[in-house]
Order: sequence, then structure tokens, then C-alpha cells
Amino acid sequence: MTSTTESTRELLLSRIRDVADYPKPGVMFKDITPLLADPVAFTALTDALAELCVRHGATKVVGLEARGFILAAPVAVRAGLGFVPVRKAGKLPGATLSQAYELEYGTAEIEIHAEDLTAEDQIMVIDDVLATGGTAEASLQLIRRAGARVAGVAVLMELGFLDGRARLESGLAGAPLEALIRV
Ligand SMILES: O=P(O)(O)OC[C@H]1O[C@H](OP(=O)(O)OP(=O)(O)O)[C@H](O)[C@@H]1O
Ligand SMILES: Nc1ncnc2[nH]cnc12
Repeated sequence: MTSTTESTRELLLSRIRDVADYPKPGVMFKDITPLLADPVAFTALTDALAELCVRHGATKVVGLEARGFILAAPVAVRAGLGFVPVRKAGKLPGATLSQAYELEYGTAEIEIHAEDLTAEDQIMVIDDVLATGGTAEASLQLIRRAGARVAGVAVLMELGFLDGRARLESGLAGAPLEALIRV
């Protein structure tokens, strides 16, 4: 696996569709479905995120429901790591830890099975979009509450104008935030 090239970034960007005023007026929605439908782009994205997991010493990959699952599961397999889902509230059957948060267009609550993480784990959080950073921040809180360490957060796309990076700074506590594309 190798570091992401400029041509890979251009390919990924070219497969993301802007949808104005979705799901609410004023929101420019970044739709990744064209990227997922292109096997070359999807493979390039999987390889790039898996390379980041290996580079930053991750022992497990956490994916954030729902779009984060689509990326994180193949990344975990590609990197040879386990996959742990962070789900929206009420979906996990076992003993869960919960965290409420706000995002660009609403509020939500996420949960994790704490037993899926150990004190030895270094977790890479994978998602498609970092917007306000609320979802990623809540996931880092869950990971720490579960007793594991944070290897980093890796996303396909960072929406720079919403400044999620600043919001995540304290939660990352020095761990990297990697974005393949920044708009
Ligand atoms: O940085 P934030 O402001 O928290 O926003 C980013 C989050 O928003 C989207 O998920 P969404 O909650 O829309 O759910 P979905 O994956 O089920 O579409 C996206 O997939 C990220 O998880
Ligand atoms: N503008 C946006 N596009 C896609 N996913 C998002 N999640 C939060 N804001 C988003």
C-alpha cells in the first residue's frame, strides 16, 4: 500500500456529487454514491484509508453508521484489522455506551458495544464526511469511555468551512485527523 497521490484525490473528488439544499435548505450535501458505484474509485478509496490505518498503528477500525460502515468495513479487511460498528441509538443488542451529539442538520445519539474494545486497542475512526465534527467527536468520547486509545480519525472529505477540525482538537489529544480531500 502507498500514500495517496494527487491523481487519486482528483479521481475521488470527481466522483462526489454536490446536492444543493439536501436534506435541508442551505446545506450542500456531498453525495458519495457515484464514488461507490465506480469500482476503481471505491478500491482507490479503500486502499488509501487502509494505508492510513496501517501507518498510524491502528489495531481496530471503528465505522460510523451508516455511510461510515460502507467505507470502514472494506478498509478493515484490506488492512487486516477488526471492524467495530458505532450505531445510531437503539440498534445494538448488547450492553452499550451512549453519546448524544449535534450535527450539521440535526441531533443524534450513537452507541458502541464496549466489550468489542480493549485497553490495548488503538482505534482508527473512519467516516465519509467530517462536517461540524460532532459525530466524530462523540465517537472519540465513546472509544475513550470504552477504555481504548485513539489512533486517529480518517475521512474521505473534510468540509473546511464548518471547522470540524478545531472542534475535534481536544478529543484527538494529539492523534491525527486525516482527510483525503478538503473542500
Ligand atoms: O461532522 P458532522 O457534522 O457530525 O457530520 C458528519 C456526519 O454526518 C453524516 O452522517 P449522518 O448522521 O447524516 O448519517 P448517515 O451516515 O446515516 O447518512 C456523515 O456520514 C458523518 O457521519
Ligand atoms: N454537507 C454534508 N454532506 C454530506 N454529509 C454530511 N454530513 C454532515 N454534513 C454533510
